[in-house]
Amino acid sequence: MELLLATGNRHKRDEFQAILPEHRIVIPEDLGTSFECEETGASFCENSLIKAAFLHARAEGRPVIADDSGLCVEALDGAPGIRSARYGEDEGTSLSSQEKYELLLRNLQGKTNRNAAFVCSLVFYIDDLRYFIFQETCRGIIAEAPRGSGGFGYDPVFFIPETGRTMAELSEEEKNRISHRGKAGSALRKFLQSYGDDLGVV
Ligand SMILES: O=c1nc[nH]c2c1ncn2[C@H]1C[C@H](O)[C@@H](COP(=O)(O)OP(=O)(O)OP(=O)(O)O)O1
Ligand SMILES: [Mg+2]
Repeated sequence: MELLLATGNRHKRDEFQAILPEHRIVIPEDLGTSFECEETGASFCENSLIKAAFLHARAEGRPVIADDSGLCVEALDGAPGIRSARYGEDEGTSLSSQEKYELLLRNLQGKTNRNAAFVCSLVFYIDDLRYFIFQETCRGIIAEAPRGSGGFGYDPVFFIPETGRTMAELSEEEKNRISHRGKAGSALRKFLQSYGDDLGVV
């Protein structure tokens, strides 16, 4: 089915398109509109619901999916967490992805515990009373220096010991197999395969 994804981030669309190949992933930008929604929730899950409800209200009640994700670092008490996209920014200033991960590396200087997890909260939203949330993680450690040019965001500094590489050094396929988004998206895919017909929306 066609799934409207409530995001302004094209990387998320491209990843979900590969993770959910039998569905067509469409973002507001594909329809000629922008997507700007304030993320006022206190958790990934609240923010994914806020984004989904926001787009659902503008999409004639069609089912919508939304992703709220981020990087939680143990030595920083879970920061940047739900603020990952705004890390180091205050009102009126904006930082590039590179500036954000460089700030993260500075904030971790001298810390021995570099354990971290990417988190993805993915909601399949039918209406305000019916939705299904899939929340997954991908564990890794924050590298000493960036490596690789694939992916987006914090990928160059997220090292996955099992692969011996950073997320930005993996192919798209490899990333989607192990990432927080890949795991949450695959769970949604299986859910739609086995339960989709019963929802009355597929
Ligand atoms: O696979 C990933 N690889 C690297 N970095 C990632 C990943 N997944 C999330 N991240 C980081 C990027 C951003 O700093 C934040 C997401 O913030 P988040 O608000 O969910 O997304 P966003 O603002 O880019 O787009 P939107 O809210 O329109 O969906 O976490
Ligand atoms: Mg955002």
